[in-house]
Amino acid sequence: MVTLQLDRIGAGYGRHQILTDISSPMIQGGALTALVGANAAGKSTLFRRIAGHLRGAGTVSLSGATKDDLRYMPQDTGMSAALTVYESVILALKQGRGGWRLSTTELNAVDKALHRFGIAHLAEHQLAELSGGQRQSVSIAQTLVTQPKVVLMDEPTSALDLHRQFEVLEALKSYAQETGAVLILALHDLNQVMRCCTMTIAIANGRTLGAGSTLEVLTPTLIRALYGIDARVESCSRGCPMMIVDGPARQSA
Ligand SMILES: Nc1ncnc2c1ncn2[C@@H]1O[C@H](COP(=O)(O)OP(=O)(O)OP(=O)(O)O)[C@@H](O)[C@H]1O
Repeated sequence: MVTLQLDRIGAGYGRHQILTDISSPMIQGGALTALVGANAAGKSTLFRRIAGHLRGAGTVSLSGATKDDLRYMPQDTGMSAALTVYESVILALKQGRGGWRLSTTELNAVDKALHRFGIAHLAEHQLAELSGGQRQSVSIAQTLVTQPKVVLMDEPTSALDLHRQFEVLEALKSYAQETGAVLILALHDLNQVMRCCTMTIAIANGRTLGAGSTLEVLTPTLIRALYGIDARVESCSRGCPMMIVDGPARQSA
């Protein structure tokens, strides 16, 4: 089982300190974890710090995996190469592995990634011909084709329509369950977080505002502190918790 834990993480850019004290309980692999916070709260910065792209205080403890098993999918992956979808996923698989000959196992891994994320029908399409949502699905397939054990994804569903969001989040969930990997997703849609993510880390002002089981963290009080929004948690007709947003926070009388 893969686990990851953050202990008093700090990070910034030059003299501009963005994160000062981010900690989390032990994050268990096999399920999705959400990272939430307002715009510019430092979610991408935290991912860069965990991935080792930024230095800073504190400790990232990994067990059952090494830094080589970690993949970070940034928000804007920029796909300008003159490649087909199939070629781009092969390229992602082969990067850093040397040699271009593909084993049967590798071919199967490419096929599986294309099917898992619903883009097999786009295999022969050029990247430049894809819609924003299709590109995002390709980025996810590229990120997971090497079967990483630790995955950090920056807003992986931001370009997807409502139905595709469900499909992709379910596919990410099943990837986590099958591989025991730790998957941390920066998400803005709190209903998707409640539906799919077992744990949540909420950050504001460089610190952890809440971290633990999603339903315990995403309380109306925390939503108000994070976003300045009045909201309440109810259930959808299928029994899933969901957030009803009442509007910008009102001063209490
Ligand atoms: N390369 C950089 N150099 C200097 N400052 C940066 C850099 N990248 C981000 N920042 C600053 O760090 C702060 C946090 O940015 P970050 O991208 O981590 O936020 P975020 O929570 O991911 O935001 P969003 O939800 O808008 O994507 C912002 O004030 C931003 O201007």
